[in-house]
Amino acid sequence: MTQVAHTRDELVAALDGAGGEVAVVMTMGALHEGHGRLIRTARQRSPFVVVTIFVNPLQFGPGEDFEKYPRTLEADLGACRAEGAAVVFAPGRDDVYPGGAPSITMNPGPLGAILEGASRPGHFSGMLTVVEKLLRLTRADVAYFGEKDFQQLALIRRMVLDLELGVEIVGVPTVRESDGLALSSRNRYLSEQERKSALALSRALREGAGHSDPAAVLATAGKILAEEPGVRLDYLELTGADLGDVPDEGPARLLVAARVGATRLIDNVPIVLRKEA
Ligand SMILES: Nc1ncnc2c1ncn2[C@@H]1O[C@H](COP(=O)(O)OP(=O)(O)OP(=O)(O)O)[C@@H](O)[C@H]1O
Ligand SMILES: CC(C)(CO)[C@@H](O)C(=O)[O-]
Ligand code: BAL
Repeated sequence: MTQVAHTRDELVAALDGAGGEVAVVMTMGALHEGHGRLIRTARQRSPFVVVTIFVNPLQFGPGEDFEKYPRTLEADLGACRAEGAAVVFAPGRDDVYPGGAPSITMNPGPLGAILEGASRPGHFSGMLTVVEKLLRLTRADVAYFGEKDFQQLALIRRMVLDLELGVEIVGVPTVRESDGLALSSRNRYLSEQERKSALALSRALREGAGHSDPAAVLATAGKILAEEPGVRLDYLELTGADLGDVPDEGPARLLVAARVGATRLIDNVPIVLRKEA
């Protein structure tokens, strides 16, 4: 049976039921199959899975979609029950930030300043602040995050390493629609026409990743994005697999962020670079 905790006290009581390892899947709700995959991956290893549902105000900038972010708690609880979560922690703002808006927050460092960090100032500081808090409140032994938010996953790994948080972080590959669109709660903002335009992101990454020379990767992906009038590109970048410098050969990452109408979407794929023979 899934227990639902809205307060810290209710969470403490629910965690009493954990006999062994506690696995955590953190979300902002509006659950979809990407979240489902995270919960199922966690369940394969740990019988006690805690799902957190909290739209964290600290990671939204002014003018972003905090107010309109989809809140679908009843449906989300149904999904968590169906997936066999032991606990759903869906706290209010005061339960996460009892002292009000925190004046001491995480500094994401240089890795937090590029890509998403450059486009969304303050986002990663707010994200890491809540992730650290939720790891602690849920007494997580292991936590699962999606590769769809690849830079977020890298920063969480780095925070756990640097602050010696003693939690295992597991990355889960991106779940896509059959036509390639990466599942995202924000996809529900898209009109039918915008959804068609949004397909250019995954197509650009897929076709770009078909090349092994960096210039060809970027030219191919860039052309597809430029030819789709419904897409306003924020960035298209090739990096090392750890988001550092592009290697001469070996594993790398191709990442994109773009606006489709008023909706900002991100996506990324792994890629292998090879030197020309
Ligand atoms: N398509 C996906 N495949 C795998 N994991 C995903 C996918 N979408 C989201 N996740 C993961 O689910 C967790 C919670 O993410 P979140 O609730 O923000 O969902 P989201 O769909 O990314 O929402 P948004 O549209 O706001 O970006 C994160 O670890 C995120 O990386
Ligand atoms: C990790 C997270 C739940 C923190 O609010 C959020 O950034 C998300 O849903 O990816
Ligand atoms: N899925 C990442 C959380 C955010 O966009 O705020």
